[in-house]
Amino acid sequence: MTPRQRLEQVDWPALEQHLDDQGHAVIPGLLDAGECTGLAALYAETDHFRSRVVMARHGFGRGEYQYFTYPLPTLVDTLRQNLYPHLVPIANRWQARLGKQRRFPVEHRAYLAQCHDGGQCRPTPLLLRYRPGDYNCLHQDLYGENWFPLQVAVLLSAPGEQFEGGEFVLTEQRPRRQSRAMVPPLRQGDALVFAVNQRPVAGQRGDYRVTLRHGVSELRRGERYTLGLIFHDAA
Ligand SMILES: O=C(O)CCC(=O)C(=O)O
Ligand SMILES: [Fe+2]
Repeated sequence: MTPRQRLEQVDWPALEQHLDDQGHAVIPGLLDAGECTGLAALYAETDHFRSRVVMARHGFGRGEYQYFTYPLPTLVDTLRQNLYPHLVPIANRWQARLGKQRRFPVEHRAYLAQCHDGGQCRPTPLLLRYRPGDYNCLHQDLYGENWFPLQVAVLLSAPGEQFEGGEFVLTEQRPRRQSRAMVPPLRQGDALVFAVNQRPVAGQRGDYRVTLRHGVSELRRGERYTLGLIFHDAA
């Protein structure tokens, strides 16, 4: 099966329910081990990238990542284009519940045209690499005024085999309350869908907003790669 066919097999209503309840949801086995290894190997091929960020230099944590340049590698482009239409109805429903005006077009191409018209032209898909002692501070990937409310991260390395530690951590800040941390268990090839910034939660007096952040705990051993898929482009 191709990744595209696997996307058609996903139980989208169940995923949507989990996203509504928790602000994140896992697509198990979106990529096979060979596809993961192939993507991680791109890290060394600097021609694929527009820039490299050493996290410690910016106080973002420790470790590094690179943003892909256009044209994206075929698999990255396929995933970005084919995940998006499944997420649009959820994003638009959240926008309505959050009282926001913006609605997102059904095709990713049309959405990117909007980003580009607004001056957000730089590609945001990225590969991240962690080695022992590396970590990623809690953050949000907004990159401009126009941001799509959901993003996806695919774990490219095998936990327990290729690395230890390096857990994906999400926190959720509810108004006037303390933050809640979530650590979804992930295997190699699993894709995590999660809220970029805020999500609606049903309360006694209607919906309220909670704010999410994500990051990665310290890697204790080995090497860990992630593919990050952000649907808006960057200013
Ligand atoms: O390495 C990770 O799992 C986190 C990646 C990340 O921050 C992202 O995809 O936006
Ligand atoms: Fe991120």
